[in-house]
Amino acid sequence: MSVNKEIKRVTTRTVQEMKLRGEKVSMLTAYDYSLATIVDDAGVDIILVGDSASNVMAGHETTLPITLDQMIYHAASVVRAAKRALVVVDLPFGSYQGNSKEALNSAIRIMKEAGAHAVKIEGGVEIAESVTRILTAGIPVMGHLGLTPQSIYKFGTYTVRAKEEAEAQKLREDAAKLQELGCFGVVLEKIPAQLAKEVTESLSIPTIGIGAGQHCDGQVLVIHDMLGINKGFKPRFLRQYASLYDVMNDAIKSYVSDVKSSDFPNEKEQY
Ligand SMILES: Nc1nc(=O)c2c([nH]1)NC[C@@H]1CN(c3ccc(C(=O)N[C@@H](CCC(=O)O)C(=O)O)cc3)CN21
Ligand SMILES: CC(C)C(=O)C(=O)O
Ligand SMILES: [Mg+2]
Repeated sequence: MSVNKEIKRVTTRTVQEMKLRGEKVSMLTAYDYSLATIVDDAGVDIILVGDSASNVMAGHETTLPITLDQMIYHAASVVRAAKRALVVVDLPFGSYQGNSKEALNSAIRIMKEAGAHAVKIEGGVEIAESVTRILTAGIPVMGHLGLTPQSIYKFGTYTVRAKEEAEAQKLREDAAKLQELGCFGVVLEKIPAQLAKEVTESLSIPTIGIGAGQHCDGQVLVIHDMLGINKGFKPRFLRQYASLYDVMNDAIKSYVSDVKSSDFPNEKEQY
């Protein structure tokens, strides 16, 4: 794995040990080399190359349009930047739902062509065969339950999931199944904090929450959301740590103004 002697690489085992120690796991998305460098350097444990790239990078309404080739392009860029973080890559919509062979082939392409360390896959018992097949090939798998954006057209909304007992019970069973199959962790998205607490306490693998409350073993956010680059998106679960939209907008306005006024470039900025 890591050949760098100064920086100790986070592994799937590391994050499982963190749960045992009671140390929270930090996870953020990144989709390109520059931002991934900043994220890695800041000490984030896991970088997720999320299919949210479909929204954030490509401007699509949903995560459905992004392709496996596009995910691999983003992932390869992130892997080149990540010296310490564990790099997990989403299997995009349409790259695994067909059958377990398709799922395995997609996971292998992500590992081989991008150099990723693990894959993440949305769903529970219904994808058990695919998860098993990927794990059997030696590829670590992270689960994703609750609000699963690739199924948005089945649900119709991005509201909180598993508020009803039947859906909560299905989620408990799905989480137990993913652990039993050998997943190294599971993302819990937009579910009641009490349910996330129960699931977290019942599992030995870490739960990483987004809109799933304070009891999860770790937290994940989309980097553009938490940096305030993505101005329109402000759900309740999001804490915005900067307002980079404004910072960048001001800088760009200054540049435009300096070009227009012939202030840029000056004598020192030319040859
Ligand atoms: N930029 C970005 N951030 C994300 O967190 C994210 C993506 N993209 N794309 C993929 C999924 C989709 N996710 C989402 C999408 C919407 C809400 C949401 O809560 N939206 C609104 C309306 C919810 C409702 O209909 O009640 C909100 O204000 O809460 C949450 C997570 C999380 N992921
Ligand atoms: C929101 C996180 C968990 C995700 O799956 C993504 O960024 O695609
Ligand atoms: Mg995703």
